[in-house]
Amino acid sequence: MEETYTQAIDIRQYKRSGTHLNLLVVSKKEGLSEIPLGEFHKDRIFVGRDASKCGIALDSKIVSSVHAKIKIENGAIYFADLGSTNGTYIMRSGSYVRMKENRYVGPLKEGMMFLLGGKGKKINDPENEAILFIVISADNANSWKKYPLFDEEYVIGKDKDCDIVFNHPAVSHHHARVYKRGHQFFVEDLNSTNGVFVNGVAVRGTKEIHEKDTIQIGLQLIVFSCETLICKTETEGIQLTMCDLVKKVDGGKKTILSDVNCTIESNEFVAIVGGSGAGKSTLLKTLGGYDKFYEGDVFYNGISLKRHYNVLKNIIGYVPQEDIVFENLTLKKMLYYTAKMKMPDNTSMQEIEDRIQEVLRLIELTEHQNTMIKNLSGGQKKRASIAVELLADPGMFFLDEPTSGLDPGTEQKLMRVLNRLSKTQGKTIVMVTHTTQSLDLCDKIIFMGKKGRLAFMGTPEEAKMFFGTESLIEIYNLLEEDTESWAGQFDRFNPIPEIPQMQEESVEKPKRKSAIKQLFTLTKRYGELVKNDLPRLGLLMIQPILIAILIKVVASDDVFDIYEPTQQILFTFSCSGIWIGIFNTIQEVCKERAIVKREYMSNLRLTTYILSKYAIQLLISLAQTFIFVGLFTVLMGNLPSSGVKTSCFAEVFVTMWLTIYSSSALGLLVSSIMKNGDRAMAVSPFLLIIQLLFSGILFPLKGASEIISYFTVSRWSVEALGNVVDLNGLKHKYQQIHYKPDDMFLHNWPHLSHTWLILVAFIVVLAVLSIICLRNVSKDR
Ligand SMILES: Nc1ncnc2c1ncn2[C@@H]1O[C@H](COP(=O)(O)OP(=O)(O)OP(=O)(O)O)[C@@H](O)[C@H]1O
Repeated sequence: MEETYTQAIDIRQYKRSGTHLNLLVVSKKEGLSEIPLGEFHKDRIFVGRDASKCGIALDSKIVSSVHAKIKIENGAIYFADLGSTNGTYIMRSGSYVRMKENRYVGPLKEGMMFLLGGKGKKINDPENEAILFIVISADNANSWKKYPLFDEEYVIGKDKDCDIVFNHPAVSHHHARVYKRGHQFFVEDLNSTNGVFVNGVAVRGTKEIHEKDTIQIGLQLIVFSCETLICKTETEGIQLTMCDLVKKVDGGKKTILSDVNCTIESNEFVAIVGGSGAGKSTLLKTLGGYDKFYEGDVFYNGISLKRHYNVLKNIIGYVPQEDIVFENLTLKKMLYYTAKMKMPDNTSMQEIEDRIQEVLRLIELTEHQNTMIKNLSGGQKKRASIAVELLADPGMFFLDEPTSGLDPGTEQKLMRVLNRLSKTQGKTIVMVTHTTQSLDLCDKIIFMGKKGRLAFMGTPEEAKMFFGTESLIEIYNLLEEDTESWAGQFDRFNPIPEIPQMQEESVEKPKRKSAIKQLFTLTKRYGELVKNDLPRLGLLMIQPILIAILIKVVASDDVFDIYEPTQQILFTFSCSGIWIGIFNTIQEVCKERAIVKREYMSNLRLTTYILSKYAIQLLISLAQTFIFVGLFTVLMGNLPSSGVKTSCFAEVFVTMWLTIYSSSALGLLVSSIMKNGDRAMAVSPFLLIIQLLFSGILFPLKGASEIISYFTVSRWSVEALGNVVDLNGLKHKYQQIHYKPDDMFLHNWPHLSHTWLILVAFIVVLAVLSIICLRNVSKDR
């Protein structure tokens, strides 16, 4: 910081770079004025009270005579406090944080804010007021609007009839109102979905606002100053601040994130790199709210992720390592169902179609929209997963190794797409990657070292300078050798300790989308997935056909006349139904667990998800029962003419349907617990053996075995079937022996309805247990 006031002027480089930034100076005394930095034709501009020394002179006693300096270097602009008496504050995550003396901050970007003189000091005294600088783009100055609040009030929202319109999914139709009463100013949350924040603190109802407060609505930051609301009308990205992030595992013995502190500016495209096991994915999961068990906090434009996850999740896009698309849907259908899930309930079909087409265009997959996802290439599937997350237009976008498994050309193409999204779509993008080839497309790189230590953050060029090497690959080796000393050096170099002020607790419950509509969408989606997987659907329907034929082959002619063969057939019926049901569902949840997790972290209700499975399985099990019982009846010639109350066919049908459906419910429970299909399949023989052992046919049920049998489907299924065909009323094979009627098979309506009710209760209880167990999906690694 030794430069003199007469430093040589070299604006050519700055002009060449195309960086055109203006300063919007906000002063209560002077009003709002714009300073075009490009017209100074200097590469050092001093800021202060003394007009003879400073290019930008400010009329406030709280500002030092030479307070701060602007430096233009290599086309980038930096800002530093020059040891001023009252300090310079930078807006960090909704709060003003004091800058260190003589430390440059930059490169400056549109939307950055600096307060000269300190917040809270004599705010109402015009002679001593702090002056606010907002960095705005000279190329796009009209995108900043000023709304004077003299006698006006402004309704802010997405609807066209609002006074200030922010067209973003995170903004409600009528989101907030700002108004003046007497000499005071207030902001009111109009029952918005995602809330209103003043200086990073959630507003409940109405809150008074003061000079230079910030109001956050969706992704938009509004500054209140000079009785005016100042905001950018276009959507801005999110600034992300990490504060003292620590993650320990194995009962606190192992640290996998160590004191991570840094800030990612809005609209930056940032790569997290480092050796294997350095904690890259752990950091990404923490930043995206995917992992909630950590110390420290993450702030999105000043809003705490820990406290306000339910609000912030609507502006987070997260693409995990696994693809989060269904193989058996076309790309367009996949996007359609996701849009139905994520976009507001009152979004029209045309709006959904427009958004889908826009997203397809952004990720360059328009021509593949009608292709089944299973037929897309690896790179296209990755982009399809990105498209799914882009639908809700998230301001913050996380990707875990999106380039893994891609060839260098496809990888570079994807990196270009991401770079463009961050610059043209107002998104802040953070990704974990192992690639080193396309890192130059990133604005910044975060290098993680051993034990989750942040060793460096900066541009690719700065990284090479910091580590003293031309090769980014070499940095991996340097970190492997000595993470600690690099991390220590970086901590000293890191310009500002970015710790937002503590904010009050708040546990707001965001309004969720209609459960009925979600159930309808999920059921339609699941139905389409089943319909599109014809080989599997065929297998599900062929099973009852084959089993019915095989049972007919082994059935003797005296079935339904003689006790023993009838009992064997009924037992076989029950076991077949149980197997058919379990097979229907045992992989249905675990095979899509990565998608369930992602959707659950967003806005999926597990109840509607499980009920959608139940709805489609109801139809499948009805069809299977019809095939099974119908075909068996035809092959046998007939069933006994009467059941307990109606026809034997009808009652066998209901019993078999309840058997298959409750077994499907059992399969769904196992599928909700297991993390992958192989493990679930490995459990299925065990489930079946329990059913065989405790059905009451192979072994008599006494004591403990009887109690266990109460919890099996087979016992109630066999009991109901024996009841329907009046097993006790049939002749025995060996008539000389006296047989006592079995209480299990009493042939009467109360008994039959009782067993049916128990099977129905099974279905309900298994649904509840599935929902409870599936909650663990949020803890999946
Ligand atoms: N829940 C956990 N329990 C125990 N160890 C864990 C847990 N989660 C992560 N780890 C360990 O923490 C370290 C960091 O894991 P992480 O997946 O973040 O690494 P990474 O940098 O993404 O690695 P890679 O590049 O190989 O994917 C690893 O050693 C991993 O084994």
